[in-house]
Amino acid sequence: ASPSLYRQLGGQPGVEAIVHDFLIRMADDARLVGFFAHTNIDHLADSLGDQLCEVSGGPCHYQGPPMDRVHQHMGLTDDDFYAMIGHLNKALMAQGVPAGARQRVIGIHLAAHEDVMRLARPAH
Ligand code: HEM
Repeated sequence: ASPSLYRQLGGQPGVEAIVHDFLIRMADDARLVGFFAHTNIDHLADSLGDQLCEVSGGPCHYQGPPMDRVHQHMGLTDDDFYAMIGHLNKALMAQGVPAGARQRVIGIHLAAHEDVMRLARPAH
């Protein structure tokens, strides 16, 4: 990631607006909102903002647990994962992020697929 991706997201105010828009879309999705029933959403917004800032080359550092631990035992399917990606994509569009920057952010998140999902899948 280069500083210019962070700039194209609108810097810190842009990152915060994208996270806010994204979380509203997640909350409006009846299939996904239940995963967040016991989540402190303000803390989540802060963590997601730090992470998006960091991976886009901004001056932040995500301090939470590793992605496999965070999502361990949630019972997430690949469909849940890609539904989340869809909401992120819509949030980036709604916030006016240029297409090239949007595709880079989506690519970064797609690349995290195995990290996020490794311990997250439903027990069988
Ligand atoms: C690329 C995909 C994903 C990334 C990068 C990601 C990132 C994160 C981050 C940074 C946190 C905050 C961790 C903390 O500060 O403790 C988090 C928490 C969480 N994520 Fe994800 N996530 C992804 C996919 C998903 C999906 C698909 C779902 C479910 C639909 C999900 C559900 C949750 C929930 C419920 C929490 C809150 C956990 C808690 O309350 O402790 N995540 N995620």
